[in-house]
Amino acid sequence: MPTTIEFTKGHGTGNDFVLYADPNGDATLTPAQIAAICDRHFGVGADGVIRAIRSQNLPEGRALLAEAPEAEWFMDYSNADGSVAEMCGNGIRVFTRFLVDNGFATLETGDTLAIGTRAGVKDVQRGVDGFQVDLGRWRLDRTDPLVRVKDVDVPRPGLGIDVGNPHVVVALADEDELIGADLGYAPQLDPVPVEGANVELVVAHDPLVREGVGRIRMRVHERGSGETLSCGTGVAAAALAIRHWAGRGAPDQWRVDVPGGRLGVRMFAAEDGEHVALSGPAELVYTGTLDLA
Ligand SMILES: N[C@@H](CCC[C@H](N)C(=O)O)C(=O)O
Repeated sequence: MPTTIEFTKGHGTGNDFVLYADPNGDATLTPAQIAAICDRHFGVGADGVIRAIRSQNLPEGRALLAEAPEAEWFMDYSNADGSVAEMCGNGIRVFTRFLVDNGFATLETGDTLAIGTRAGVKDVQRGVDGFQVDLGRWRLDRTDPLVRVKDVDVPRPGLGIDVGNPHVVVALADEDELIGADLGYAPQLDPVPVEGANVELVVAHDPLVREGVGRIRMRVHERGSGETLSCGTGVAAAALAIRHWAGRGAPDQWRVDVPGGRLGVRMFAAEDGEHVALSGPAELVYTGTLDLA
């Protein structure tokens, strides 16, 4: 284990990450080290840590390589509390930027980069204002808990949606309710999902659809990280939930405004069922050296 690590700070719509390259898997951080790095007062400060490791050097990655040998790199994602998550929609775009800018991978316009994750292999392409990622097949998770949010007066029904990681989406009445919700406290879910869940609060714009694009606002409380300025998989889940509630005729293209910016979501038919794709910016902000001692 090295005593120092070169890291890069990056973000996608304000969802921020500490990234480091560990191609051979020599620098596995403990959950306590990850939590210390993510601490906003005593550490670098981030919503999560992303390790770039060659898929062949991680058991989960080796399992993917059998079916997708092109997935050379694996996004090893941890939340701010040190827990491991299956997927991160903002993280995978920032991870792609990190790989490309550091010469670990190339990605020309129109090409696809396959990246290993704990939710399977995800295909990333360059987009208009950053990158777009095919999050793959999604599914309704029928547990649908009742959600109690601090400063939202009555509990609301949530819709469980799995986009590789678990989400519960809650529709609020209006902007005032969205702004007034206190996400400094974790929303209480009943029943409590076994694996936990990211919780998205959403409101529709008026009108909901303009020029064929659905428009919503969202805030999020992330499993393992608390309230964040954005959550890519959460944005996809929110658009899927609103389309589900809106019913027949609702669009397959969505624009989602989060406190940290704007992301795009698109649902499309693929050979194995309907997929959901996410697009948006990915920025690298600065580099530094972590002293693990
Ligand atoms: N911010 C991410 C999601 C990160 C993982 C999440 N907190 C979980 O535990 O599932 C995103 O952009 O998708």
